[in-house]
Amino acid sequence: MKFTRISLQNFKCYADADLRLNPGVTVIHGVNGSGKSSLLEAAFFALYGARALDATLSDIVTTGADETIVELWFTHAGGDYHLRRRIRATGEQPTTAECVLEGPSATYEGAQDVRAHVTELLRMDHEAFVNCAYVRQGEVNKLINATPGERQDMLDDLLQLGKLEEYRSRASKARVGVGRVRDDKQGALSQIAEQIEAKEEKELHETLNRLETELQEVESEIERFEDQREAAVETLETAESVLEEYEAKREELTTLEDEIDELQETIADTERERESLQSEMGELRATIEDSEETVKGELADSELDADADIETVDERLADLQERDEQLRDELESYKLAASEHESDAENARERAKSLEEQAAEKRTRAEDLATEIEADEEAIAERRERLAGLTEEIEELQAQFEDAPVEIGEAEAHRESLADERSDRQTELSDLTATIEQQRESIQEAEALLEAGKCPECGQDVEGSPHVESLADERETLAELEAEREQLREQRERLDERLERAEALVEAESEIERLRDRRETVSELIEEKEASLSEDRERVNELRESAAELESEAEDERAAASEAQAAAEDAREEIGTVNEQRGELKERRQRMERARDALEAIEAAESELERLRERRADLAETNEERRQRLADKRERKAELAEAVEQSQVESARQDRQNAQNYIEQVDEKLDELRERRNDLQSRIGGVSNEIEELEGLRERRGELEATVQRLESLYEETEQLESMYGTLRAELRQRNVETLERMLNDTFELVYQNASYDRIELDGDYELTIYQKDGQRLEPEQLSGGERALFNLSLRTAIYRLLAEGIEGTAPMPPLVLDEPTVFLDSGHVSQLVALIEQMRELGVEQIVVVSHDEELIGAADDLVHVEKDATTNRSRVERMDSAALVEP
Ligand SMILES: Nc1ncnc2c1ncn2[C@@H]1O[C@H](COP(=O)(O)OP(=O)(O)OP(=O)(O)O)[C@@H](O)[C@H]1O
Ligand SMILES: [Zn+2]
Repeated sequence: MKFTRISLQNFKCYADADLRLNPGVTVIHGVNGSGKSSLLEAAFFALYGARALDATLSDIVTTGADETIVELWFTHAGGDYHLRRRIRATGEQPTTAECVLEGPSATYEGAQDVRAHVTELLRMDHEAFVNCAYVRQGEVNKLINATPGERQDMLDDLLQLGKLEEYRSRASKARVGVGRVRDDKQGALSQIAEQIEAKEEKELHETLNRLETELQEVESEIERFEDQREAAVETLETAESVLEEYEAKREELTTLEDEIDELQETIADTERERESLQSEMGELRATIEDSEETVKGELADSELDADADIETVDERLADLQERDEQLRDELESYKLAASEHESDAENARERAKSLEEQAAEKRTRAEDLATEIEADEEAIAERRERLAGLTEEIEELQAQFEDAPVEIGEAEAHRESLADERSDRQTELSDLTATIEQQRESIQEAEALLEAGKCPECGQDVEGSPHVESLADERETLAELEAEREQLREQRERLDERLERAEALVEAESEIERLRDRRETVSELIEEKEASLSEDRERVNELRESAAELESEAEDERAAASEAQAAAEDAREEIGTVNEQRGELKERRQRMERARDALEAIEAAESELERLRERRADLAETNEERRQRLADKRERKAELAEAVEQSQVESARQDRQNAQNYIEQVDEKLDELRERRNDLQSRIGGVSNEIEELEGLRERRGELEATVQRLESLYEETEQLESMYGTLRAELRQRNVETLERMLNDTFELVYQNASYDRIELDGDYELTIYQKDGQRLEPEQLSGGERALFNLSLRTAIYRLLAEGIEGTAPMPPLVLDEPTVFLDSGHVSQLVALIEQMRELGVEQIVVVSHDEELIGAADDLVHVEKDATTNRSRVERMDSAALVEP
C-alpha cells in the first residue's frame, strides 16, 4: 500500500496544499513549526478521522476558517483509492459534512463506514496503525513504557490473535448463558411435577358429579315457583285495571264541576260588558247632537243649506281656495309693477342728476379756458413791447460803427492787426533801451579812465592818446539814440489808444449778435401763442353749446321720473284693496273648515255607534251558546254520579292486596334458590378448570424434559469450543513471540552494533528483558534515551516485519511513517537508522515517509519535500525539491 497524493484545504497551518508522493523514501524537512508533523497527521486523519489523532475537529480546522477539506489518494493491492473528508465549521461545533472512500469496486460514505472499510483494508485499526506503521513525534517510548498486558493486547490485535480471544470469550459467554438457561428449565420442571402431584390427590372427577346432581334439583324448584308467580301477577293486573277505571270517572266528575262554575262566571262577565257598551253608545249620540248644532251655526251666514253634506262643503272650500289664489296672483303682479315703476323713477332721477353734473362741469371748463385766453393776450402784448425794445438796442449799437474804420463783422480782424503792430513797437523799444544802457556804461567807463589819466580806449596814458577825442562822439550818439526812443514811445501810446477803440467795437459786435438771436426767439413765441389762442376760443364756444344741450336733456329725465313715481303710487293703492279682500276670504274659509270638522266628527261617531251595536249583538249570541253548553254539562254530571258503584271497587282492592303479598314472598324464595344455583355453577367451573390445568401441566412437563436434554448437549459443545479457541491462541502466540523475538534481536543488532548487549528476550507473557554480555538483566526502561529510541524502532520494525511475513494473504504493508526518529540519536546511529530504512525497503516496504532535519537522512532520500511557513500569513507551503513537482490540474 502506498500514498500517491495528499491535498489539504484549511487543515491546521495549511491554507491550500497539494503534494504528490512517490514510492521509496520521502524525507520531509523544514524548520520548527513549519508544518511537517501536520502533513503526516493529515494523512492519518484522512484514514481514520480526528479521534485517532486524539484531537477534536476544531483542533484541525484552521483557526477562523469555515471549511476544511482533506483528500488522500492511495493504491492498495493494485487498486486506486480516493479518500475525501470535508469539515464544515460554520456552526458552533465543526461537523463532518462529507466523508467518502472511492475504491476500485465500491464507494463508502459516512465516517463510520469509511473507518470500518479502511480498518478492513489495512487489517489495522488506528491504534494498530500507530503502533506499527506510524511513529508519532514524541511517542518513541510508547511500546517500552507499556505494561506487558497492554503490549499483549497490542500485539495480539496486530497479529489478529485478538479475534481468537474474542471467539473464545464469546464461546465462554455462550456456555455460561446456556448453563443458566438449562438450570432455569430444570427448576421449572421440578416445580411442575410438584403441582401435578398436589392436584392428583384432590379426586376432582367425583366432586364434579356430585355438584351437577345438586344443580339439577335446584333448577326444577326454581321453575315451579316461577309459574306460580306468573298467575299472581295476572290477578294483580286485573284488579288494578278495575281500580284505574273508577279513578278516571271520579276525575272526570271533578273536572265537570269546575267547568260548570267557570262557564257561569263567564256568562255573568259578558252581561256586564254589554251593559257598559250600552252606556258608551248613549255618550256617542250626545256627541253627534252637539256637532250638528255646530254645523248649523257655521253654515248660517253662508250660501249653503244647513243640511249640506261633507262633499258640498269640500267643493265650497275648493272654490274659496281658488279665489284666494287668484287674489294672491293679482297681489304679486301689483307688487311687481310698483317696484318696477319705482326703480324706473329712481333711474330717471339719477340720469337727470348725472346730466346736470356733466353740464356744470362743461361750463366750468369753458370759464377756465376764457380766463386763460385773457392771460395769453396780455402775454402777447408784453412780448411785442420787448421786441420793440430789442430793435432799439440793436440800432444804438450799429451807430457805433458809423464813424469806425471797419464795418460790422470786421472788428475782430482789425483788433488783431493792431495788437500785432503794438507788439512789434514794444520789441523795437526794448532793443533800443538795451543799446542806450550799453552806450551809457561805456561812456561812464571812459570818463573814469580819463579821470585816472588813462586812455579810455587803449589804457595808455592820456597824454597824446588819439582816443580822447572820440568820447565826445560817443556822447552825441547817445543823445540821438534817446531821441529815437522818445519817438517810439509816442507811437506805442497812439497804438494803445486805437487798440482800446477796436476792443470796444469787438464787444459791440458780439452784443448785436446776441440781441438779434433774442429778437428772433421772441417773435417765434408770439406767433405760436397767437395760433393756440384761436383754437382755445373755438373750444370755449363748443363747451358752452354742449352744456346747454345736457341741461335740456336733464329736464326731460326729471319729467319722466315724476310720471313713473305716480304710476308706482297707483299700484300700491291696488295692493291695499286686494289685501282687504283676502282677509274677508280667509274668515269665510275658517268657518267653512269648522263646519267640515264637525261633519267629520258626526260621521266618525255614527260609525263607532254602529260598531258598538254589532259587538253587543255578538255578545248576546255567544252567551246564548254558553247557556246551551251549561245545560249539557249538568246532564253529564248526573249520569256519572250514577255510574260509580262502590261494592265492585271494594272486591278489587282485596284481590290486589292478596296478589301483592304472594309476589313478595315468592320473590324472596326465588332469590335464595338462584343464589344457590350460581354458587353450584361456579363451583363446577372451578373443578373443571382444575382438571384442565392438570392436563396442561402434564403436557408442559413432557416439553420441558426434552428441552433440558437438548440444553445439556449444547452446554457440552460450547465447553469444547471455548477450550479449543484458548489452546489455539496460546499456540499461535507462542509461535509469533518466538519469531518476533528473533526479528527484534536481528534488527537491534543491525542498528545498535554495541558489544555490551548479548540478546533481548521476549517471553510468552510479552515481558521484555535485555541481557548484557556478563549475563546481567536489564529492564528496557533502564536503557539510555538513544538506546530506547533504537530499541523502540527495532521493536516496531520487527512487528512490521512479522505482520508482513506472518499473515496469510496479501500483506497490507502500509507506508512506514516516522516523525523525527533521530531526535535522540548521535550521528553514528543515524547511519544505522539509514541502514534500517534500507533493510525495510529490501523487505518490500514500498513507501517510507520520514520527517527529519538530519543531513544524513536527507542524503538517503529518494524525494525531498520542503515545508515552509510564510511569516506574514502564518500559512505553510509544501514544495517538492525534485523537478517532478506538482502536476495536478
Ligand atoms: N487549527 C490550527 N489553525 C492554524 N494553525 C494551526 C492549527 N493547529 C496548529 N497550527 C499551527 O501549525 C504549526 C505547525 O505545527 P507542526 O507540529 O506541524 O510543526 P512542525 O513543522 O512539525 O514543527 P516541529 O519541527 O517543531 O515539530 C504550528 O506553528 C501551529 O501554530
Ligand atoms: Zn514536528
